[in-house]
Amino acid sequence: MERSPIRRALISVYDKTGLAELGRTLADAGVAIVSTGGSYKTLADAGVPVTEVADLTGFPECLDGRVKTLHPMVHAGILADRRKESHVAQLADLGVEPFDLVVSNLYPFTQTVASGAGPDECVEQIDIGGPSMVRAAAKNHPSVAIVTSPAQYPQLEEALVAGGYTLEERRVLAAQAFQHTASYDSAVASWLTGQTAAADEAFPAWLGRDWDLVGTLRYGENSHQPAALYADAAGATGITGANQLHGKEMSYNNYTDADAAYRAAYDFDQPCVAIIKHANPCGIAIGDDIAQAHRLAHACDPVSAFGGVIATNRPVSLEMAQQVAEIFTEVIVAPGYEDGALELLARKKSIRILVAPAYEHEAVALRPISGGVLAMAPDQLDAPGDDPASWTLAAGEAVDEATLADLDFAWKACRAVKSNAILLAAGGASVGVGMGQVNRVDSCKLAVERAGERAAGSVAASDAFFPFADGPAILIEAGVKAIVEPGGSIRDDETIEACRAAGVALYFTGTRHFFH
Ligand SMILES: NC(=O)c1ncn([C@@H]2O[C@H](COP(=O)(O)O)[C@@H](O)[C@H]2O)c1NC=O
Repeated sequence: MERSPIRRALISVYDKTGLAELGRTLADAGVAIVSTGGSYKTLADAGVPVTEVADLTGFPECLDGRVKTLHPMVHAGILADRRKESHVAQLADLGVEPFDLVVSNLYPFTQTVASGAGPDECVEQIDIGGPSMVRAAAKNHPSVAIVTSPAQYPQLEEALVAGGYTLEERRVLAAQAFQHTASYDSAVASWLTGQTAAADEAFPAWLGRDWDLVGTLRYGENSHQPAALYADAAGATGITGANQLHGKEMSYNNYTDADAAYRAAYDFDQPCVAIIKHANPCGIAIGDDIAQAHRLAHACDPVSAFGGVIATNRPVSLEMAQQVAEIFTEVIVAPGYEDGALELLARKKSIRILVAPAYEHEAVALRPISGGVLAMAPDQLDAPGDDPASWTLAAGEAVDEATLADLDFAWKACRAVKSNAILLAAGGASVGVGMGQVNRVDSCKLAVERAGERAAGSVAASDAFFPFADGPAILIEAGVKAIVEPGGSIRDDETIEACRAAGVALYFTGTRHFFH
């Protein structure tokens, strides 16, 4: 492919990493360099021959740098389409020399906002001349190459040796440049939208999000579905930003299950382990330590835990690692691994071992639907109704402390279960989970069946109210001693009466935890 020689470059960079070295390489290759104040100084101090942009424009940089490169001597030089004789002729008439290369990176707007700077300072860091040059050069990529990051300097140096960039390379650079300015403008627009929103406005008039490709995945939910992972361009956090220490490549389903497990484990302050299959817990438990929590979570449903995804909210201890090593596990995600735990787990070739910082709920949870996206506040810790002290005893005698603690656990744990959710618990651990059924009776049947003998003396949580007393009847029949649910059905009386008659304590939380 044909390469276009680089004879003249415009350099205007905020981030001066590698600038002096790049300048020397360009100058050694015979490239004439024009540069703005600070960049000029870095280059000149390094002994690189360079012309200051003010000498080119005949106009001083002014207004605290708000106007430096915004001048026809600069922009005509960038924007002339050199495939057109008329453009080349006009440049000659106007005495403008064309640029073959623009190197520019922008004022650190997002970093300034993140630093807590005041509005005036943030506004001052909205780069105007930089994006103008970048966009101009990117538009004119048939004639000009645009470089927007020091990470692209090695490629630039290779291109210089090879005799310039190819058109194809310039097109890729142009796409990257427009991604860069779009992302930059999105950050500015989001910030300004937030600044102008009314104090009580929970949802902004405009949502700007941009995503960078992390990589393609082997396939999506099924092998015929191509798939990829993107990270928030503002920085990869959560499972997306987790560090994989060992094991096979993460699959699409591994990511969704690891995310569900991670969220569930961090719903508790105590050491907690969640074991997830197909986005639902097949076991979740808290314990005095993480190994105990794992034993309890695994015991809930050992059959389903085979090939599961495990998350913890504490570093994995050697004891827990020894337990996990006995069980076929797809993924384990934890905030860390104690001495020897990682080595032990890594003896299994296939297990994917991830380390991720503490789970942080997004301020707004987004879910795409056809033609749009739903936004809501996440169902976080400290939701109303989470504190057992706020519950209403609707039937039976008030329970003892240990039973109340189990109800508390069951209530929090059931929000990790897809609706309709019924979760039976005992001793800080799920013992039977009925999930994802389209009626609550079937969820009760499933939970009781999974719990088997352990249903007797356990407690039950229901993510939403019982519309009829048929579900509670199944729980009572199985020997459940206390139930927590939101209440609020027009037939609450029937459930209350069933519990009262059976001597089962019934608590109402007043809040539900649907999860789809
Ligand atoms: N206003 C302008 O004409 C202008 N032209 C270039 N800049 C920016 O000035 C910075 C480089 O300035 P210096 O070389 O003086 O350190 C770059 O981030 C570049 O994007 C400008 N500044 C902001 O808008």
